[in-house]
This record gives sequence, C-alpha cells and structure tokens, in this order.
Amino acid sequence: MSDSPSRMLDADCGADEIPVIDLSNPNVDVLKHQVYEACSTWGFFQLINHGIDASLVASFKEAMRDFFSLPYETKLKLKRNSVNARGYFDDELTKRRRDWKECLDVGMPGSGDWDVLDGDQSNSCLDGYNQFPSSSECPKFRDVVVKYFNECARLSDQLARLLALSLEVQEGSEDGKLLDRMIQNHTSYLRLNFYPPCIVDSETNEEKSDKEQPPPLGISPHRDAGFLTILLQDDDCHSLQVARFEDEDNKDDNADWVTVRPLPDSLTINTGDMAMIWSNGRFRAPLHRVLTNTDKMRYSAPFFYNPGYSEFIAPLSCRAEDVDESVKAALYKPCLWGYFRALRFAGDLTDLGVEIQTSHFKVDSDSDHAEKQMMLMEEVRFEEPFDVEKYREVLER
Ligand SMILES: O=C(O)CCC(=O)C(=O)O
Ligand SMILES: [Fe+2]
Repeated sequence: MSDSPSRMLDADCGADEIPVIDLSNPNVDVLKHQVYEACSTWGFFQLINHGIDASLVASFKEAMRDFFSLPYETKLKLKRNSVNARGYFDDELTKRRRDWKECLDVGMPGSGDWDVLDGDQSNSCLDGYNQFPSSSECPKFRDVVVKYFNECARLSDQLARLLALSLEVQEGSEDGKLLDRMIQNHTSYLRLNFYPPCIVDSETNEEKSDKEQPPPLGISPHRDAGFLTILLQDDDCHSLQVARFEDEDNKDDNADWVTVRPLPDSLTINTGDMAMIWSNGRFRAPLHRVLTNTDKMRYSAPFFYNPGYSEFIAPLSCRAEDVDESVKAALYKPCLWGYFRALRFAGDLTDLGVEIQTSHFKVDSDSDHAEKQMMLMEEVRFEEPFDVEKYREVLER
C-alpha cells in the first residue's frame, strides 16, 4: 500500500512537521506550551538537550550491536516465555502479525535494586525477571544497559512532570501525586530492537510467496500502552512512521504515514495509552509503525515508562480554565495498569481474544474489562510472574 517509492517520498517530506523541543530552555511557560501542542496533536516530539550523556548513549548503542551479534543459540538461552515477559525474542506478534525484528526486554527489577541477582526470588514481578547474557558472552553489557535504563527513568520523571504542568496539574495536588507514585513504583522496561534487512524477493522470500500476504513490517501499526516512551532511534535507517492524527482503534488502513527522522543527538518522545486516559483524551496515544529496509539494519531502543502495577489510571479531576466543555466530563473509566499490561502481554503470546485497547475503558463502551480488572485484582499477585494459563478461565469468562 504505502511502501512504494513515491509514497516513501511523501512520507519523508512530512518529517519536519514533527515538533522539536529543547529541554534546556529555561522558559517553563514556553516548554509547557510546546509539550501541550506536541502531545495533543502528533503525540510525538523530538527532544534535544535532554541531559543524557552522549558518551553513555554511544556505549549503549555499541552494547546493543554486541548483543545482537551474539550467536543465535546464546540469545535463545535468554528466550522469554509464557511466564516470563522479559528476555530475548524474535517472534513478536503485533496485532497478530509477526514483526521483522529481534528484541531484548529488560525491566525494572521487582526488588527495585539492580544489585540483587537477576533471578533472585525478590526480583520477580508481573512481567517476570531479567535475563542478561553473561559477562563473558557480552562484557560490560549489563552495566551499560542498567546505567542507560536509570537515566531514562530519571528523564521520564522530568518529562511526566512537564506533561502534568502543561495540563495545569499542580505539584502536590491529588492529581500530581500520581507522578510521585510513578517514580517510586514504576514498572518500566527498556526494549532493545534489531531489525535485520528484509530482502523482498518474490522467488525466494517465503513471506512474499503468498500473494495474499501484505509485505512484512518491522512493527505493525500500534500504540504504546504505557505513560510515555523515550525512543532512541537509529541515525542511519529512518523507518519509524507515525499516522497523522488517526484516532480510533483499527483505523490504520488508510492512515497518512509520516516518517519521524531523528535529529542528531535527539531522543524521540511519544505519549502512550495511559497518558491518554490520564489527560482525558487531550494527549494522544499515536498510532505508529516501523517499515522494513532492504539493505540497512536498524537498531532502536524504546524505554516504556509505566506506572506501578496496582495503579488505577483515571482522568484528571482538575481542569485547565480554557478547557472545552466537552472534555470536562471523564471520558474513561479508571484502568488498572497491571491488568492492561498483563492482557497486552498475554495477547502477544497467546490466542487470547482481541487485544485490549483504551477504547474498552471509555465510559460509553460496552466492554466488561473495567469489571474484569476488579475480579482479577482479587486473584493476581503483582509480585509473581503473570501466568496466562492460570487465569485463562477468568479472562475468557
Ligand atoms: O523501532 C522504533 O523506532 C520503534 C519501536 C516501537 O515503536 C516499539 O517497540 O514500540
Ligand atoms: Fe511503539
């Protein structure tokens, strides 16, 4: 559909529309305004002067390359599974379609302490526990990844506070306390992505041999589930695209795709489903995808800043003076992050129904997720890896 050369050109021409925000700007009013504009239109912006040290970013990029160059069998020893969402995988489904990529997910340890052994009981949580290559297989890898992870968490807190300010949420107010709890209890994870070149040859490529199949994508269109994402993009292979102001679920077929070309030394920021609920729909959770490339490799790393598992994300109670009457009433029911996350993960790995979406939490939705999350909350322990099979009966009820 949109992968023809002329379409690519169109997409590239639109790239400069994505807002750029300079975090070192001392004028907070300007920053607030820019953030509000970006999050309520594209849901994407490029952040410059973000404060993460350039040498750390360079070491982290090198660590990613080292990891994905390991022998396949070494990576497979770290394979994630139905009771551990963290680790290596190359078989992710997005909207039930297999992505053209390899990944390693590393998340906040259950103990909150990176000095505790990764497999220690106290490190287990709903998402499982971390799996790293050994220091002989990939020297310095864990150190560098943990340093970069912690910097992303710090920056996420700073950005979340800026997002809150842009919605006129006061520090210390009931609404503002979410941010204090979020930095204390966040369940964020860092995903390392490697997209190998994808050779499209109708004779040899299995994916293409079925003429009914659309060409593969690096990642099919999706929205990030968490609060916000800090994405480190590839300097050379620009294949991330965002849909122009596309709002409803599953309306991606005719989207107008715009390439997000990273500025040098920038980070790409986007808001996710939880920020959309929290802002009562004023911020967007933008639809985005990654194309394949026939000759370039792409490395990228999104850091998904996520609330605590037991946090209910609900629309803000405070309202800015200038807010339109139509958004004063809450548009969403409260959404339990641990439930949303568990179902997304379960959907990635199993045949469990339709993927959970924020639209299921709209006040006028007839979905029963808001009730089911209360049932599940009674039974699920967030300190234990989520076992899909154990709760299948409740989830399918
Ligand atoms: O590779 C990218 O640039 C984007 C990755 C992404 O959207 C994701 O992993 O959710
Ligand atoms: Fe994404």
